[in-house]
Amino acid sequence: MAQHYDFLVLGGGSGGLAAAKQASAHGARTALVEPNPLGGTCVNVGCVPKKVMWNAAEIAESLEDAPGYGFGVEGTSFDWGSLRAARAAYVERLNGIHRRNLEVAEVEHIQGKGRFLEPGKVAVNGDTVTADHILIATGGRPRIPDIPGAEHGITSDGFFELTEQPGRVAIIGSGYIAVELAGVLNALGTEVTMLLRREHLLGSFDSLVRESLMDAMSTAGVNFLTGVHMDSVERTAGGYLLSSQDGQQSGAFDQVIWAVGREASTADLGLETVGVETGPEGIVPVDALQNTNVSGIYAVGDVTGRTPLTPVAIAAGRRLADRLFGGRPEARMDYEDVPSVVFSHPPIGTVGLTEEEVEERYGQGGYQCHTTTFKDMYYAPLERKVPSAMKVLTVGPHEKLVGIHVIGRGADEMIQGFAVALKAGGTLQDLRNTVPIHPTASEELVLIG
Ligand SMILES: Cc1cc2nc3c(=O)[nH]c(=O)nc-3n(C[C@H](O)[C@H](O)[C@H](O)COP(=O)(O)OP(=O)(O)OC[C@H]3O[C@@H](n4cnc5c(N)ncnc54)[C@H](O)[C@@H]3O)c2cc1C
Ligand SMILES: NC(=O)c1ccc[n+]([C@@H]2O[C@H](COP(=O)([O-])OP(=O)(O)OC[C@H]3O[C@@H](n4cnc5c(N)ncnc54)[C@H](O)[C@@H]3O)[C@@H](O)[C@H]2O)c1
Repeated sequence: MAQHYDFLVLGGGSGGLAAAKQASAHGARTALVEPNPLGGTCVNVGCVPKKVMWNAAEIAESLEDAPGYGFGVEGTSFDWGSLRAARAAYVERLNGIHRRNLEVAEVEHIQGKGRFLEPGKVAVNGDTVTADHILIATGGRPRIPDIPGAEHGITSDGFFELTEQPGRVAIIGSGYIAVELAGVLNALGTEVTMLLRREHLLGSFDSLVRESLMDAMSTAGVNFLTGVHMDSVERTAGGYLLSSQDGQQSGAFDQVIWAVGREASTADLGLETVGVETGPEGIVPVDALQNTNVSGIYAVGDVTGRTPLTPVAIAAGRRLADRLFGGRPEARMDYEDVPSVVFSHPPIGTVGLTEEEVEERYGQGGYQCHTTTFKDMYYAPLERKVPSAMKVLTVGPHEKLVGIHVIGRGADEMIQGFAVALKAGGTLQDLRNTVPIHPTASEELVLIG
């Protein structure tokens, strides 16, 4: 006989785990289907191992800066293999923690891949599982372009599998993953070339942080090739050669990394058999309450294509469980003003609208823009100087905060608090009414304008 649940979750990543635990806490009989170690992209091949690598890159930069602060650090070495092992051990610990947390939450973990048979019915490992409510939280995977020789390249997944540090790397793409991996590799001593289709990085970000990042990365030694439309990748004795559509060649490289976006993991889910619609890159479109077009089937997280960040997947999963089982029919994820950090070198923190978006919404002259650039005090005794830049966008007579964009040392830890101010409807005057903390980079943001 088929196992029956109130709630069945497909996918044990950020969104699925959060939804399942919350539903169970509300008393719903819940099962979660996941074939791989628990934690999904974030834990296994995303935020977590990436942040470990970013920390390592920060240490490499600190070692470079140490003599300026009087330290003798000649002869330090770096062992990619031991960092990889330490990182893998941490990820495994997290996999175990997620496993135990599911047990404590009394969520049944079914190890396997789920596939819809009909509405309310899913096949896993040849068995049938039925449920009143089914959540699609199957996330995404890296996209690989369809060009000759593309298979010679790796993706962010392959980056985390590298057993040796590559000497020369080409990274194709200009989004979050491209700039994060480029920054890490460059700081650790790899020769990095970024190939961009257009002229700039991070297309959807505010121009101030976009341009500042490109300047900083160039100064730090990253090579940029712009206006490149890739045509093919060829393996030669000396390494990989990249050709673009206009006949230019670049190389040779030891590794080619595709960082050209992600697609939803929906291809093998049997969505067509139950009539769930999919959109571009296989995403599952949802309404404001995470409903798909089929009653009783929902989706959260990267698979929906909406703000693909871990905390967003978690919040959407919890709100959905609150709505279905927690007696809160109005509970929904608020996708407005989601803060995020790009762990680039230097890092970027951002919340709210970009200047381009503010101008489009409020018109030229319909908003105020306050900017500042400065050299963080950290660089005072050093030859190396990495400028910081900040922009605060406000609207209306009371200068309500609508966008805050920061690049520079500390931006990653600074933006969360300022996001609270923006989300709470704060104004420029609220920033000014706050006594600055000295000497910090954050104080520049309350003194801006
Ligand atoms: C390199 C990288 C760095 C990132 N860094 C950050 C960061 O710093 N901060 C941040 O907020 N976000 C970051 N992200 C994004 C973040 O990882 C995702 O937004 C988040 O993991 C999405 O969670 P999810 O639950 O939607 O999907 P996922 O975490 O991808 O989980 C989906 C799960 O579904 C499983 N699955 C797939 N098909 C099936 C099936 N048929 N049946 C059952 N299970 C299935 C998969 O195995 C997977 O475990 C990063 C992503 C990458 C790739
Ligand atoms: N720090 C973080 O929070 C963090 C880090 C990594 C990823 N993420 C999340 O994961 C998502 C996916 O990251 P991503 O970097 O894969 O996607 P992305 O959407 O940020 O960037 C993809 C980039 O690839 C470019 N591109 C697309 N096709 C191309 C082609 N054929 N040739 C050259 N360039 C091409 C696009 O112009 C775009 O800039 C992000 O949107 C983000 O939400 C977050």
